[in-house]
Amino acid sequence: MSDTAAVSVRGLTKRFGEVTAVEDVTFEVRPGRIVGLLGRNGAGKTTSLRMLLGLSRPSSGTATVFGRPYADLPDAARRVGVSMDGIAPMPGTSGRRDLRIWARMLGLPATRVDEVLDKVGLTGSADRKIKGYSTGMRQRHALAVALLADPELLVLDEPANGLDPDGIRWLRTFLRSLADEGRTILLSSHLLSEVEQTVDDVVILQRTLRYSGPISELVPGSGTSLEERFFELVGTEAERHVDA
Ligand SMILES: Nc1ncnc2c1ncn2[C@@H]1O[C@H](COP(=O)(O)OP(=O)(O)OP(=O)(O)O)[C@@H](O)[C@H]1O
Repeated sequence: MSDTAAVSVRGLTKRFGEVTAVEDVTFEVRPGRIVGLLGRNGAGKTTSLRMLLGLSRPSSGTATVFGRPYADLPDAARRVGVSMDGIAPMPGTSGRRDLRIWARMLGLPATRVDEVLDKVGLTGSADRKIKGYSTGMRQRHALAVALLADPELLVLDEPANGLDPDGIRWLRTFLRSLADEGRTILLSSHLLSEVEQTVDDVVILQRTLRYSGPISELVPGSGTSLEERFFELVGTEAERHVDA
């Protein structure tokens, strides 16, 4: 494997008591790519991302960012932008104020807040309270937080969740523009059709790794869809119960 991977996951395993959430998973994320981490509910996506970000300790295996465990990566909070449940804004805060708090914590000038608000299209709503935001606005706000420090790598847990068709289309174009600027994006999703048009590479999980590579090799041209290939790799719901 190359030394230049933005993310490298090797033999990653996580057990919660009797439950093995992630088992012996190995994949790499190459710089400048948009990579979709795909799997059905409970497949181990969030658990994998949490281990990658040092929020959960692997039972075995390693997950590194730019060659180091996240906890040992210098300037990690600036180099890696994260959008994930649990990084919630303070209740009752306006979008702008929440971003200013993050900017201060990251040692960034307040002017950066206006730049990211503009980038995600929330300038006009920035002084409203976040609790009044729609789901789509919350997703944009979470992206704004992730982008504040102008990170090289974005790790986004389910960024398309709850978005309407306009929001999905916006997100797709937005993520592509970020990748065109040279950023690497690792996003998790169970929304296959949304992801199909967005990502360069896919990593398919169902506790174990089922596929890792370019989407063009998994779904080569017409005749097959990502959904069909996905179910071939992870099994249908009925097969899963037989397996269990
Ligand atoms: N803290 C925990 N304690 C016990 N079990 C856990 C814990 N966190 C996750 N699990 C279990 O690990 C498995 C993987 O969960 P995980 O949240 O990683 O899946 P996911 O792919 O992100 O699913 P979703 O799409 O629903 O978010 C599930 O069986 C879940 O119940």
